[in-house]
Amino acid sequence: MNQKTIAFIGAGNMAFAIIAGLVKSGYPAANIIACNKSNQARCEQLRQMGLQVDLTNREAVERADVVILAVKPQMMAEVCAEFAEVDFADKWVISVAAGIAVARLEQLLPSARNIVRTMPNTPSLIGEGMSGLFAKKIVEPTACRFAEQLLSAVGQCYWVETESQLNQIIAITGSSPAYFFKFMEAMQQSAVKMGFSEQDARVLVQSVAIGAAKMVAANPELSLATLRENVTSKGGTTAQALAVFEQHRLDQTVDEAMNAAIKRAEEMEKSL
Ligand SMILES: NC(=O)C1=CN([C@@H]2O[C@H](COP(=O)(O)OP(=O)(O)OC[C@H]3O[C@@H](n4cnc5c(N)ncnc54)[C@H](O)[C@@H]3O)[C@@H](O)[C@H]2O)C=CC1
Ligand SMILES: O=C(O)[C@@H]1CCC=N1
Repeated sequence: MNQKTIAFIGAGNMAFAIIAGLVKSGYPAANIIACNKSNQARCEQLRQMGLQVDLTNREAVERADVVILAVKPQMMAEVCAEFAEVDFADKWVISVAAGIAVARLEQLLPSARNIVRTMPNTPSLIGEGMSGLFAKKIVEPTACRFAEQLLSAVGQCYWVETESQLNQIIAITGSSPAYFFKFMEAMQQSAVKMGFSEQDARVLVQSVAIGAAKMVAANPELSLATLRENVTSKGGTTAQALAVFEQHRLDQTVDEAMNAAIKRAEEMEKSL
């Protein structure tokens, strides 16, 4: 796997998380090319890590065995137009873009035969990623294995059977780190209102988030409901807090939020 030259087209938040995780896992930085128009500071950071950062998108793609499309979905058509004369027949394409269907990528890169669509997440940066993967049946198994190895270097992988499930994965694992950050932000703000410093509030909130997540992972035999109940003394403080969530229909809010993410992914698939 380490012998392949990988070109990242776009090296923003998501691609950087994968690149940093890959390099940390031992992938030779010299075999990774990153193209990140308009963000020179990031290019410099990647150069310091040993990546090649001075090629144009087209040069990078021509040299690469594996092309990772990691620009914003709205940029995808414009970026792929630069590759109109590149033969993708022997290259593997991995897209991380939300809302760009394989059929659309096939239109944009007509010579590409092996396209794997993925949905990683930013915890990949620290090796704690969770990525969904989808490929049509015609894609070479070696290309699928490569995509899986690549994303396994930065976390866990989950293959979906149908492409529409990848939009559900966006809601469940792609966008969702932001849900947890939002929840922690709200807790931090509340602690600050009580008089704690922002820094102390952050330390308190993040330690409980880490502790709670580790308890979930360490106790697979316990349901999430049981873990919650174990904190909730009858007539006590937690019950009062949870009652407020219940009153504001937290479960329904979360469900609506996740479905809104899916709906947006579907809209993007139709419009981009
Ligand atoms: N941020 C996240 O948590 C996740 C993002 N994604 C997907 O990853 C893709 C990138 O998202 P982010 O990294 O968040 O965005 P970003 O804005 O941080 O990164 C995009 C990068 O592309 C570069 N760029 C723009 N035009 C370019 C061009 N013509 N050629 C080369 N590079 C160019 C920009 O300089 C920027 O650094 C999107 O398609 C998104 O759907 C997928 C999963 C999670
Ligand atoms: O917000 C987005 O559209 C991207 C995809 C999942 C996370 N970030």
